[in-house]
Amino acid sequence: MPIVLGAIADDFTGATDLANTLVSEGMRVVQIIGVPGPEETYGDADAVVVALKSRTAPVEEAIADSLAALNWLQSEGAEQILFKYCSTFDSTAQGNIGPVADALREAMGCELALICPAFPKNGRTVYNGVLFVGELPLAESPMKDHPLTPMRDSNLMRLMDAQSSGQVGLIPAPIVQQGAEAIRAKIAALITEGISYAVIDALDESDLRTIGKAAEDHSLITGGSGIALGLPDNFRARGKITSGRQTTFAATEGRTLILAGSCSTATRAQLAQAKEKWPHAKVEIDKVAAGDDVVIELTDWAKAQPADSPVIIYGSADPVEVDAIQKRYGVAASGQMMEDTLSALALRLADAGFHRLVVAGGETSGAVVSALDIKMLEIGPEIAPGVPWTQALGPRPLTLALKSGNFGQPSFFEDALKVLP
Ligand SMILES: Nc1ncnc2c1ncn2[C@@H]1O[C@H](COP(=O)(O)OP(=O)(O)OP(=O)(O)O)[C@@H](O)[C@H]1O
Ligand SMILES: O=C(O)[C@@H](O)C(=O)CO
Repeated sequence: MPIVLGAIADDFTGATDLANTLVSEGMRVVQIIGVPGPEETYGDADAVVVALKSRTAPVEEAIADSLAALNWLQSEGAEQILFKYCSTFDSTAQGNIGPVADALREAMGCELALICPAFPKNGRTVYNGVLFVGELPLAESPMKDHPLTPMRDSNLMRLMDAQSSGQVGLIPAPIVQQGAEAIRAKIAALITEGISYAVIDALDESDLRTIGKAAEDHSLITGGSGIALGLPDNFRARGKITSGRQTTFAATEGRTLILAGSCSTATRAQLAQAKEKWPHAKVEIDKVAAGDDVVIELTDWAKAQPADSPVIIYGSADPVEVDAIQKRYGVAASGQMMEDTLSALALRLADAGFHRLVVAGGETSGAVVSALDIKMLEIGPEIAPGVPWTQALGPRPLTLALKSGNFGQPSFFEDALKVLP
């Protein structure tokens, strides 16, 4: 059976977030890591989410990978393509959201694409084109201090205007609240004005479902996982999907390792709580930079901890410490050193029997999953909005939770273990 929906996610935690939403809405979903090869097989999924590491990659690489993913998804029958980026629109000053959206739009001959990162369950809403994180505009939220993609503007129209080659318009909340027909009429009007991106307001899940309905015939949609809420119903109404939520999930036996490279406020609060309970060790970048064998040292340390306790290894630091580190080694090099160290630890400790991994941070998850050579993930039970457990399909049996930096309550790590069968 061909797939009906194909998604291209710009990071790995974002991909599991989206896959989780689609599964919750009754689709059979497989997440594939990296651009699939021509012979890739994935069972009888309704949707495939291709997880790329294109959020912070050089822009040409982000475009090339996204177009390759598009080609593959279309060759598998995808009728609709969703470009998934972060609910906090994480991007550098030059992109990559705008350039990738331009390339996808052009390749698909699509006149207008919606822009909607809203994820109300996690406090992300869009009003008058401004992205809010809880009560704060994006640029006043902790996202202003992100190590790789500090967000210093909250206005999605301005952000998209700066990053993309198309003209940007707005579909404001009062139109969204009038329903799908009003949205379609506004989109038609924007197209006649030569607009190619429409930022669309969304304050709650009901708005997102209305937007999903209005976008039924859009070949390309862009946004956070919230924009996907209404899409499965469109396919269901046309008799193209029939299943309910997948119920089987066989978690792997083994020790539990928590690896955190996210420096978000949420992750740091979660670490603070978990560190009170379980053994923990920090990766010191200065030691990595000095050439100390931090990986061997921490592998031995983790193996020596009580076998029945989860073990925490983290690099996460507060903005002041991150700033000082970045001044010493550079932004990219500091991030790379941390990702290399955490992913090397994941590999060694997986070989040593740590078969349940909780990884905090999108870039960090990308590095870890790539180092473990995982090609495909099946989606399991939800731990928190946007974060499911997943099972690696393939020769290395591993159960993983890839946590977006900003997601989860302070008790997240304990919550994760409680949810596992
Ligand atoms: N102490 C540190 N100093 C400098 N950089 C660090 C430090 N600890 C982690 N990093 C880097 O910060 C980046 C954090 O990005 P990551 O995507 O993993 O987390 P996040 O942005 O909070 O999560 P998400 O993308 O899911 O929102 C990574 O590149 C990581 O290696
Ligand atoms: O949309 C989000 O916030 C997340 O899925 C994400 O992309 C984090 O990297």
